[in-house]
Amino acid sequence: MEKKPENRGMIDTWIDKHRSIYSAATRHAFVVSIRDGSVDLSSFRTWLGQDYLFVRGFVPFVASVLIRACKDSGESSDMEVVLGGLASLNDEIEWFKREGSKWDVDFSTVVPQNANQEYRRFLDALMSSEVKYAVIMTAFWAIEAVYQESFAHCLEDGNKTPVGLTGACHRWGNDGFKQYCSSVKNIAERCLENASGEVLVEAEDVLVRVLEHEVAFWEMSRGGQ
Ligand SMILES: Cc1ncc(CNC=O)c(N)n1
Repeated sequence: MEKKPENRGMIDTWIDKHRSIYSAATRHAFVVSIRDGSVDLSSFRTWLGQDYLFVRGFVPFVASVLIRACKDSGESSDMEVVLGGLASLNDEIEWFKREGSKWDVDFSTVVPQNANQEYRRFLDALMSSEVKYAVIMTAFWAIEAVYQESFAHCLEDGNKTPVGLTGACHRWGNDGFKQYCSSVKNIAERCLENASGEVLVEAEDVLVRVLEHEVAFWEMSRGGQ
């Protein structure tokens, strides 16, 4: 029997189509500098402070994804996947606090930069009940996948990642987080398979906008602080 061609799914098709922005988000100069050991400490401290604020704002977004997974998904395992993500944000906030003291970053004085505020506003808009579940799941996957891909790169063979920064890389670059991203991707793909043309257009747009926000987010580290 002839084998059916591998069904690649919408997300992989879109990643191919938008490869340059995807690479810009997952192989940003800041991430590459962590991997090759040339990272400067003030960039890392800036990123740490900004990301701590981002993650605090990401919690209500993930909570809203959780509610949608309970109400709109029709698949009981979706809730468990998102709940796992929310639970790990609890550990993550504690991790940030430890890193903050380690690197002498006082989060209470960190002011959110424009890129951070714009990303937060984008997430707030996605929390509207008007936004379709398939679109939310696509955005959620992209947000998590950029960090997974970026930090896993810093742990790949041949890295010269400074020991002090391997904690950050393991947080998002570990296999468990990779598995979790893959579960979120499967949820998104399942929803996209049944989505209307209009929803597909919206999901592709949201995917590209997440990637743009992620690039702008990494860019903040250039300024140092
Ligand atoms: C800007 C940004 N994007 C994605 C993540 C990863 N998700 C949760 O931690 C993150 N921490 N920060």
